[in-house]
Amino acid sequence: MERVLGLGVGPLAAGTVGLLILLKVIQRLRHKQNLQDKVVVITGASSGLGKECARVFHAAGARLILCGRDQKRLQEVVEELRNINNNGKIQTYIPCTVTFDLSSTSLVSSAAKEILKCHGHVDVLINNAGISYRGNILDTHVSVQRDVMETNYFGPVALTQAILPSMVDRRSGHIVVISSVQGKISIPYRSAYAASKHATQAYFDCLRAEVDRFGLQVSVISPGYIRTNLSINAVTGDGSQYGVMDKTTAKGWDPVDVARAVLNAVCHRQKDVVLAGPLPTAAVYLRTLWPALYFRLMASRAVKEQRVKEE
Ligand SMILES: NC(=O)C1=CN([C@@H]2O[C@H](COP(=O)(O)OP(=O)(O)OC[C@H]3O[C@@H](n4cnc5c(N)ncnc54)[C@H](OP(=O)(O)O)[C@@H]3O)[C@@H](O)[C@H]2O)C=CC1
Ligand SMILES: CCCCCCCCCCCCCCCC(=O)OCC(=O)COP(=O)(O)O
Repeated sequence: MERVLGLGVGPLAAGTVGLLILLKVIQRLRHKQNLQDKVVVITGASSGLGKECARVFHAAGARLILCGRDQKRLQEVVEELRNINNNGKIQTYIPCTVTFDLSSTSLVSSAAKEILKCHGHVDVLINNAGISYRGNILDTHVSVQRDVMETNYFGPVALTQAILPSMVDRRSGHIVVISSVQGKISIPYRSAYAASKHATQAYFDCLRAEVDRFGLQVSVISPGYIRTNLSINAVTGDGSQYGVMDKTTAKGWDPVDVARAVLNAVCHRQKDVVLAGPLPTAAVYLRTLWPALYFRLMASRAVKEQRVKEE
């Protein structure tokens, strides 16, 4: 058994691994997408990760369409990008803006028409906008569960479905969604948020399979904590704003690094990317490989967090 076809198993295995790595490198180089002049739509571009995505895609020469609810804040991002001096190395463009609330399906469909009018088509749609939630299920109004779902799930679904036919017609386009590690595992006191992100993961996995035959790409990005205002803007069980910068958020990844990873996912057509440290990544595997232990750990976490709240 030591020898296969006269070769040692060791050298054969090493040769196979080497060949696979070489093929992967060639595949990455061959598929590298250039973003110069590409039309890129970013929702939630007024702050946090969306604003950083605007910076990195702008620097790569993309023609941006920035979306959010607040025209003044979007215009501030446009002014900032307009004033960046890139020494003329890359042709950059002044972004367009489209203002709408993602939680209203009728507003989303008219906004999609406005988006398509800007440059006649969309090359990359980045569904980034979202809201988080803090609360105990026992004290949470069902209307809050629904509201989070409207923004985080039905909003991206409605926008994607409004843009999709034009991508199918052109046989070209890339749809990105910013999910979360919480799209893969649920943690206590995040029911509305984790449910919306799990639904997001499922929908965009289906979409990827269905549009593959038209040559369209779908990337689901699942970050861990990022240093943004997400926790401050989170909604609580009674619908009020949480308003606290959580330690986990404050100690999270730099949004610039996450935005660069999003750009990389688009350039290399990555399908599913988890951007988190070893513990959350291990938790994702544990949930699949040893669910009973994962559920036990989450139950203890729920008790501990409840105790802290009561103190
Ligand atoms: N920060 C983190 O730890 C993590 C964040 N994420 C995800 O990253 C994405 C970006 O969040 P982040 O940058 O962190 O948080 P921010 O709160 O900084 O940004 C959220 C953005 O979403 C927009 N938005 C919120 N609600 C709506 C709505 N109803 N209609 C239109 N736009 C809306 C906001 O724009 P405006 O208020 O101007 O309308 C804002 O630009 C979210 O999907 C989030 O779930 C994922 C993992 C970790
Ligand atoms: C083999 C050993 C495995 C050990 C696993 C231990 C389990 C540890 C649990 C870790 C849970 C990580 C949760 C990460 C959550 C996260 O990163 O969420 C990202 C967000 O979307 C943040 O949103 P939020 O509003 O919750 O701040």
